[in-house]
Amino acid sequence: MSNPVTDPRWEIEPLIVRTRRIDDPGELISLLPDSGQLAWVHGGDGLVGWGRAAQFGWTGPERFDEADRWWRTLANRAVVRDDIEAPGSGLVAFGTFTFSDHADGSLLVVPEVVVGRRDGVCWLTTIGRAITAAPALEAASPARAVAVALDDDDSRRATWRDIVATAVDRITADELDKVVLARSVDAVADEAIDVRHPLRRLAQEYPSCWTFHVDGFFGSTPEMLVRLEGGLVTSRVLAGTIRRSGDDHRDLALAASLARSSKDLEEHEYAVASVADALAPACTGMNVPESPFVLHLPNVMHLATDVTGVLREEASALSLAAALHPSAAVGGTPTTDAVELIEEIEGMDRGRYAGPVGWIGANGDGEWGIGLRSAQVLEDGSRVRLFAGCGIVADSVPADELAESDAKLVPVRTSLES
Ligand SMILES: C=C(O[C@H]1C=CC=C(C(=O)O)[C@@H]1O)C(=O)O
Repeated sequence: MSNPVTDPRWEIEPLIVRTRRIDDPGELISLLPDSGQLAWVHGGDGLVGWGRAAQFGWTGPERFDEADRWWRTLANRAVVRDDIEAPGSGLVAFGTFTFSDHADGSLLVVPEVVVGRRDGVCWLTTIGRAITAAPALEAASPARAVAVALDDDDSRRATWRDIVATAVDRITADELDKVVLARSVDAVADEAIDVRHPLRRLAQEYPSCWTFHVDGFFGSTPEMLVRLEGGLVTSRVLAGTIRRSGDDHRDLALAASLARSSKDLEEHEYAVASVADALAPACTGMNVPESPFVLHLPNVMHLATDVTGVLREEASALSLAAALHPSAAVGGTPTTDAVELIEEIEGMDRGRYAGPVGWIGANGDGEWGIGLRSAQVLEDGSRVRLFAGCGIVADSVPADELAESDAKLVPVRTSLES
């Protein structure tokens, strides 16, 4: 993980921001240069950025509040001319936050250039200390695929099964109701990985997910922790998973069995309750559907619930993400007991995995997904750490959870292949 850059210039010189409408530039990810890439893409729409107009990093339990304050100060001082006025036009920052209060790596990055697309409208934003000319946009040099080998041996897999068995024992002993346990697998290459290659594949193969990249942390998450747009709050809650078979007919039967599985429904209910409880104080008129739908992804299917609400008072997408994190889709129930158990038995640093990742606009609107189906580029860029986790309840079977984690590793693992 690179060290956050602390740039004190933002305190004295306001940012000058200019958004212009542009012709459709084609696939957003293909515009990214070979370093400093920032991405948040969904179904071909979204934002990509590069360069650093400002950047700041935080550690500790106050990291969200401090980031929110920094952002508000920066946004209030910025001089913005925006011809588009759409979510994601004007001043934006991309961000990533660690799962744990104690880990380093939470970061907001304000790019120098942002290219966005939404519903056929495309724009280019430049951000700097002075008025800057719009750069010419062209597809950058093609992303290179490099050969990678996975470092996932049998003894590590057996250890993780034992950790899951320990969690099941602790749940059966009534210490808690649910805990989400994760594992990591390293992919090693002979040379530095060009992150644009996996990003492009992820965006193409998982268009219903949010494909992201901030500071070496990348992936394609199906789970929207919170979106705030014009006072409307949305959260897509996922928990409860079944692997796809590759056969459409059989997958329909599997979807039906997932929708009836008491183990998965229990896991899901905890996750929905944690989101609804965290949003309730900030919202009026919340809608929490009584039963989930089945979300079909190319590798797995999930139980899914879209929670919506109307914001009661002024709040930013980031402050809502702070209130929601960690939801029971990545922590557990009760939250404090689950996070303590994760720290006690999981045996790894999650880093930014399962933390909020996304973007925020000058008015506080934005989108924060949960950093799932994700990986962190490490060291010299030739090692990538992939993460996957599973919700554990009393009926969980360790071998099944290991197989489920394998299925959740598939998107990033295959995106690294040539
Ligand atoms: C923790 C992960 O997934 C969460 C989201 C959807 C379904 C989940 C599950 O069924 O266990 C997890 O709660 C992960 O992908 O690493």
